[in-house]
Amino acid sequence: MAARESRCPDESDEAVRATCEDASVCKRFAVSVGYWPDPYIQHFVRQAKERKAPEINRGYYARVQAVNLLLDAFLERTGCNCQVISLGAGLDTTFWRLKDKNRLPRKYFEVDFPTIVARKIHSIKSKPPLSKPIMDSHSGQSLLINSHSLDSCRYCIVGADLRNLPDLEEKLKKFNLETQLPTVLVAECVLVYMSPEQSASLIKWAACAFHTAMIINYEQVNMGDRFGQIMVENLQRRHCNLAGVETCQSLESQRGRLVSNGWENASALDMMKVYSSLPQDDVRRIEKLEFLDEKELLEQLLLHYCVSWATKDGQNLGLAEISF
Ligand SMILES: C[S@@+](CC[C@H](N)C(=O)[O-])C[C@H]1O[C@@H](n2cnc3c(N)ncnc32)[C@H](O)[C@@H]1O
Repeated sequence: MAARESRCPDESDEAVRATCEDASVCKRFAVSVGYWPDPYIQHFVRQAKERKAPEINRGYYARVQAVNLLLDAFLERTGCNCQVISLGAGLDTTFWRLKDKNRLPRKYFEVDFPTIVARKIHSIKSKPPLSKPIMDSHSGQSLLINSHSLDSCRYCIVGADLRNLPDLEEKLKKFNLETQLPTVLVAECVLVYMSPEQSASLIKWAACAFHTAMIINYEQVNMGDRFGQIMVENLQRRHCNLAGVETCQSLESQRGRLVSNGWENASALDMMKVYSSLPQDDVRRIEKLEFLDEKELLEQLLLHYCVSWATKDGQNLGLAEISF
């Protein structure tokens, strides 16, 4: 504990930044086995050096499907007349998925640390399969692109620290964020890297900034038990501090954070429950991809992650009905 506290913020932020590579390498591996299609992820990260265990692949499958399902439901309710803000987007490829499905929101924003953003922009600039969809969805004025931000009509990526809200808001507004438009904020494995106070402020800022909005959060839960402790220790060994672990104690603490910071109709489900609520024909398909020896390990993993979401429905779009 003492060693963790004495570590300088830059060093722990660097370990947090490294998690984006890990997440995308795991996703790329699962994609290569056939869990879900994603022709874009190969342009952002290398193939994994070693196979990932089947329970890890199934866990990523459930994570990606869960977030996509809620996000797609929001796009449907708003007829895509909305904005998406991906908080701590890392090397996520959702913008490209939505472009292919003809389901782009009015504008898709991504935020991450400036070094991650610079890396992502470099990949976009140097790989036509990534840049073409951005160019194709762009019209009018010339596109802004430099090493730390890219702004086009439909896609924008900004380098910012999510713990510095005035700076975040200023940057998003500079790139034409419209607070009157229905907006969905997605945080996939991000809030846990901030202190409970910092994530609460971010969540509250989002609830105050938009009249009609949804927040989707995927991250750890049930972290107070032995399995949770081991997860924390494993990350600490890699110098990665789960500063927000306190809010990941239970589904109630996850839901409570949303409700006490300005959101309505909050829900939280562990991934075990989500997994059994996903379209079961596709679940049966993926379960045939690899033999799973360790069923209990998968169950333990799924019980230690959750998705929580909440809405604010100023325009009466029926957002409260969005569920699995
Ligand atoms: C585990 S990765 C997840 C990336 C992506 N959401 C996904 O699921 O593939 C966490 C991401 O959050 C970003 N992140 C964490 N804390 C942040 C902060 N304070 N400001 C900006 N980005 C942050 C990291 O840089 C990293 O890209």
